[in-house]
Amino acid sequence: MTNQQTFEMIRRIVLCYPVEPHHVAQIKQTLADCKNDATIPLDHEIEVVDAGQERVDELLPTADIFIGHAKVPVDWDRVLAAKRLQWIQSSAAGLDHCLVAGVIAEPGIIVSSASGLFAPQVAEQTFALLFGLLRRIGLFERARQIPEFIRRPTDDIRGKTVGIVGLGGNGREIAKMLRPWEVKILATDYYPENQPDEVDALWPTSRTDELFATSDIVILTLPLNASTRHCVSEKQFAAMKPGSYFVNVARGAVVDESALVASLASGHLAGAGVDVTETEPLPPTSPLWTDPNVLITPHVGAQSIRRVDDTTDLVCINLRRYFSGLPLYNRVDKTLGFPHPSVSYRVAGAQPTNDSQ
Ligand SMILES: NC(=O)C1=CN([C@@H]2O[C@H](COP(=O)(O)OP(=O)(O)OC[C@H]3O[C@@H](n4cnc5c(N)ncnc54)[C@H](O)[C@@H]3O)[C@@H](O)[C@H]2O)C=CC1
Ligand SMILES: O=C(O)C(=O)COP(=O)(O)O
Repeated sequence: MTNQQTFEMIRRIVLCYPVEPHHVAQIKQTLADCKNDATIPLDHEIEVVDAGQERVDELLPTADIFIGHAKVPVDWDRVLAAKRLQWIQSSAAGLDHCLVAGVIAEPGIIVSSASGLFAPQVAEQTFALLFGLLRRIGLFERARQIPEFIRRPTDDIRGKTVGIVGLGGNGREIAKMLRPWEVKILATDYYPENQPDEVDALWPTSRTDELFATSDIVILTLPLNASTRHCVSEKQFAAMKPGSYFVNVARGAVVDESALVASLASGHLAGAGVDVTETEPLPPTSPLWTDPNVLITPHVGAQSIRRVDDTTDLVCINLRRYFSGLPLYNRVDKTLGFPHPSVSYRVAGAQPTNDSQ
């Protein structure tokens, strides 16, 4: 089938991320620009429907292109049976919400992600958790309730070895921000060939256990998929140095949470900072709530005032590339579950805002 024939079948785009009317207008304008561009074989109007979380399950089977992150259960069998969907542009970096077996197996559906798009804010979140652990902010905050506002030992970051598991968009940004802090930075990644200046060593994934054993601080920034689910468990925590720290800004289910709880309870780990947990929100019965050496945030790593604008910019760039027959940014290798670094998209440097404007 030619591109023209494929595009002929694209009649409806369904959105499910927190867009405002001006974002929808930006997407419609991009489609109009493509239609008016004589070099792009798109000759008809395409409907853009903002389903929101309320209507995503109902409307996804009517989508030729889906752009978003469905956080409610979606009946993917119904979507696949409709045989319309050709492209999923995830508004999340993580693809655990849409890379179901049927989508992976269907060659007619391409998937692109928001990998790396939220790296600046995820790195800030990682720093907030990490410094909170080292300087015992959780413990001192709890003193309000006891009350017992006394000095306790704190820890330094200087001189520590930090291990980053997954050196994609987020991992690289975290390494860049850590670089000036007089730390040694190790990382593992599926693609260990291109070591950036920020890290002291980049190892293949086969050396991740060694990274756990060598680091004083381990930060998780790898995707959740069939091969990484519970890949951090009792063995990895036991291998960590006594008194080390653990931060997870990836996905809760990459970690066997009961093993994390046990390692903290035994005093082997000095602390853990988790933006993500196996079940979200974290159930009230979880021992993580009462551990003074744990900092928990409710999956806010990607939050930023710029997030929806940045996401819509990527969406529009990729829409234009799609209809121009160019390779998409962040196109995912569906069998691996993440994009190759050569197609990665990086958000332009954040510009300072001027409140008076
Ligand atoms: N806390 C939050 O709000 C956020 C969480 N995330 C999570 O973080 C993950 C990473 O996000 P990005 O850096 O944007 O994605 P990315 O796709 O740019 O990077 C992922 C990296 O992990 C590497 N990788 C894959 N499997 C691995 C393994 N077994 N061991 C070591 N490395 C491995 C890949 O080669 C890739 O370089 C996402 O998949 C998502 O689940 C992403 C954004 C926000
Ligand atoms: O981009 C990701 O993978 C995130 O974790 C952000 O998730 P969210 O869309 O904010 O629930």
